[in-house]
Amino acid sequence: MKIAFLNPQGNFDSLDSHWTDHPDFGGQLVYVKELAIAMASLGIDVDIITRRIVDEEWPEFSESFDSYPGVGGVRIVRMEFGGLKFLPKEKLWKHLKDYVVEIEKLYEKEGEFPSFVTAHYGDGGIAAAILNFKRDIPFSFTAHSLGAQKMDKLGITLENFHEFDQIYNFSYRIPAERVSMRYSTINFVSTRQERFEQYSHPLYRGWIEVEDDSKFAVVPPGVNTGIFSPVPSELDEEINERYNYTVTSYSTDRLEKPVIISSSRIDPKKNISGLLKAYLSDSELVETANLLIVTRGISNVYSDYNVLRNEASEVLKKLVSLIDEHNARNKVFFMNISNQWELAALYRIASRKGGVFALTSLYEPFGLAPLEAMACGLPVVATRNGGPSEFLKRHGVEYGVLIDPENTASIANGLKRLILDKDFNRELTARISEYVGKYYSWKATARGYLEVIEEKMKHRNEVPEIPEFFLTGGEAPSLF
Ligand SMILES: O=c1ccn([C@@H]2O[C@H](COP(=O)(O)OP(=O)(O)O[C@H]3O[C@H](CO)[C@@H](O)[C@H](O)[C@H]3O)[C@@H](O)[C@H]2O)c(=O)[nH]1
Ligand SMILES: O=P(O)(O)OC[C@H]1O[C@](O)(CO)[C@@H](O)[C@@H]1O
Repeated sequence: MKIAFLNPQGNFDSLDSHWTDHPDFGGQLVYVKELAIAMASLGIDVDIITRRIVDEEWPEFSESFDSYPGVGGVRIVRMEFGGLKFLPKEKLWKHLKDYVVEIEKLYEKEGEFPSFVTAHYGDGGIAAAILNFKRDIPFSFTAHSLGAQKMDKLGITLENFHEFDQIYNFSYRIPAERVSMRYSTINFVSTRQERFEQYSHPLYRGWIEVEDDSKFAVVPPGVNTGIFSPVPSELDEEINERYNYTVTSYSTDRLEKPVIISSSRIDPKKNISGLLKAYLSDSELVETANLLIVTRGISNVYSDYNVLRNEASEVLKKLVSLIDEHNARNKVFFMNISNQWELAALYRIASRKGGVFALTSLYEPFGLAPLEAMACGLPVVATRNGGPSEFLKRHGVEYGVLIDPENTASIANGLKRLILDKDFNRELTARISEYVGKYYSWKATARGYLEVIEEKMKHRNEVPEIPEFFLTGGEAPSLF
């Protein structure tokens, strides 16, 4: 059986290039890659269909076809639409009709269409709905992140909507999500909380009924425990030396202190400034622990934070000015980590120092990073808004510390609980890796998808009504 994954944004290549150094290259790509590989290991023929880019700034994505070395059954297919230069996900909406035309051409030429499509994010979803409308191929929808929560967290109101819409194109994104969730045969969610809190947002009312069990399947993502493991790798020594060099080049007396790691994408909604404020607000924390912010793609933030693309450099500028306000350049360190193997080594080093992983997102749909840190034996302090509230507490057992990301004291106290209470830190460290391995594997995710897909393929959903502007590439009417 052939299944196509529609993921027009970001891109995919054997080196996982740009992961987290751009907002469109993050957890969703990890999820799509790992799920596709796991499905292929179960005998499915998988196409990951994305976009061909011929752009000197983005050299990795110019071939129409690509693959992962040593992985059978997964083909990366890059379609030409919206020109050949890189476009951020916010600029793809008008071109998705052409993405679908190119997909049809490919499969017509090859003589076989996929039996099923999994659609990712609102752009993959509307493209799958158009393909379903034209070719009657059933599809599932995995939101990864819904625009309504982003609008809430950005504080968008009727008054300022137009200003934000110029940047984020919610007038395309919300209708795309509405069509995706209504006409998909199933909406895959990572947690029950995603179904009942994210999909029940008033902006989706009338488009999806969250009480309708036939429209939802809770299938948790996995963790690649081949990468994220408590067992040291040959990289640990190099990363430890890089960590020591980083710390000692800022300050002499802090090498052996526990370290708080933040490794999310440098994105406003990750609220890294909330973590920084909480750390700097508490003299006990500042005295007993280091704060390390992982930045992919730049070596020294204090001198070249402008090199990061778009909103990431804005976030870094704000972090640097906050650090300078507190004269804390000898306490807050930045480190360039370029792939998940290095990230796993850093997590193990932090764990050996009695450190913690911190995620203070205002809203985290799921949160692969905290689970990966736990898989390496690094205990987690994470936002209670979203996925972590389900996987840091299970059947009344604590697997980490939940905090209110909008409350500085809550973050500081959560960090201190794990940094200062060494017994609690050690007790968690001893069991979190096994917990992740037991409940979160990509093969289990793939089995969860396939079980539902086999069932749903027997049925046909109603023919989707596609908003005209998606079929013509015209202007979307304003949402408000
Ligand atoms: O230097 C780095 C830092 C991070 N990562 C990876 O980036 C991913 C980050 O994923 P996640 O922590 O889930 O955050 P997002 O990038 O925001 O992912 C979006 O999509 C994910 C999958 O649906 C959801 O879990 C998130 O909640 C949603 O915000 C992880 O796999 C990390 O291993 C790297 O590869 N290199
Ligand atoms: O911040 P947004 O627009 O909700 O999107 C979340 C982004 O993070 C990602 O994980 C990047 O891969 C995707 O889900 C998406 O591009």
